[in-house]
Amino acid sequence: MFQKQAMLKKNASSEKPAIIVKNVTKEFIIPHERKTTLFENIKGVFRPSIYETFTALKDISFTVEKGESIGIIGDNGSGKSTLLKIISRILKPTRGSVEVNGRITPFLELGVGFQPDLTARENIEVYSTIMGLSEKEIAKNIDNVLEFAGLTKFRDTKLKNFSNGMQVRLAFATAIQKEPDILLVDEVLAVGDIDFQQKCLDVFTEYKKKGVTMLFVSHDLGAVRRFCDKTILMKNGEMLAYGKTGDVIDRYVYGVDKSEAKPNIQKCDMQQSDEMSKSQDINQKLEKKDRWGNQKVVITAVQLMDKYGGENDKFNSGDPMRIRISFNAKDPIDDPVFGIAIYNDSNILCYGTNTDIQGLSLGTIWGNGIIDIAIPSLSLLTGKFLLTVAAHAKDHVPYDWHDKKYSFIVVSTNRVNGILDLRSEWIYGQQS
Ligand SMILES: Nc1ncnc2c1ncn2[C@@H]1O[C@H](COP(=O)(O)OP(=O)(O)OP(=O)(O)O)[C@@H](O)[C@H]1O
Repeated sequence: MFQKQAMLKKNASSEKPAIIVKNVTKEFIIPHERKTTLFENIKGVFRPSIYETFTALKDISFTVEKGESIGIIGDNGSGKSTLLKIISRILKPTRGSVEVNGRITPFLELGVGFQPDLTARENIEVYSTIMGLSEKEIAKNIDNVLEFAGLTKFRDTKLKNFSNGMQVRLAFATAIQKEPDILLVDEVLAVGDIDFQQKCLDVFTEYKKKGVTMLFVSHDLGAVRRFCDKTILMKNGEMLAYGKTGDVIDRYVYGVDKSEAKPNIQKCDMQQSDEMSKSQDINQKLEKKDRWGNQKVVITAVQLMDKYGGENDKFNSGDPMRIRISFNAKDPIDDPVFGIAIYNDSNILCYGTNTDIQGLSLGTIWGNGIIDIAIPSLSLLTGKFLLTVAAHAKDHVPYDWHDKKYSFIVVSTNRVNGILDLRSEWIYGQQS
């Protein structure tokens, strides 16, 4: 078995690459005038139509070796699907070329080739025939395909009565009957429940072992990290990075280029703070919904810093995070307490602490200052989190309380469920 795999790898290295993409550019023509009525159409004959050219892919070049699993990540509209469509020849590039060496199975768009008026069983039969399966093979596979898709009960239901998710499951289960040389997959994991996702990942893992080349568009960075050897990062139609998956995901999450620096959305309302610090009335109270306190200490900025020291609002689970609180005390304040609390988006408190609880006494503060809280490993799972930052007196009288004013996103790579990533490990010992 191992010998066979070693042979496969050896052969793969001496063969031609599976995919060579050379200087591919894709432009779409977008008409600006919509002529819907007959009158508009007749009038339009005498007037030139207005078009705009939109460049969805800009001079993309890369090579995929046989047997490699490549992730393609990037924001919505960055060109990921267009790239897969060009590789699978659904779209033609405006410039550049694509060379594919091997039999390709594209799994890109919802139910392409499926007929809404045919039943699930009939669609499997038609699509499998197009794929080149014999009648005998189709008859043998049909129950397995329906079972894989979780649609056994719906074998005689017309496709038009299926939800989007059901259609994708059926299409995927049908497409994977025949092992391809190259599999292109666009976001299949997004449509299914956890069971279906696991089944897909099992298929991909099996394919990977067998040396199938895979290109895998996904917003599930965890799945990409677990599964892909290398990853392409797309942004506005350009290939920003192509390299080791971990490095490319870090680049996406943390945007290490200065040009990609995110706007500092975490700064608090400076105008409000300035007004308050200028205020003669030290006891002036803020009664805003998300901010209150007597302003003896004013929190002037809150910054979330990633492992590279840059400001960010997205973090990998398990990575370090540093929360920097800038403050101003117009008069000397004895023993202030600074605290933070993290909530998930269902308003569940995940973590709360303050300098007092952790035994840090700040003595007397006066003027401008900064205090950081360093979190060595952010043990949260995927989700959006809200952050409260507060300065208050030891007796809990609030100086400046910023209630869930800040937010950040955590991207997890583990498939465990819940809010927290406890990084657990199973240890199995058989009883004698
Ligand atoms: N047929 C088309 N005509 C005009 N513009 C198009 C066409 N297909 C795609 N685009 C545009 O090209 C850009 C890239 O689209 P594409 O679907 O490749 O992005 P994506 O990275 O896959 O996005 P998502 O993550 O949302 O699926 C988008 O701005 C999209 O609107």
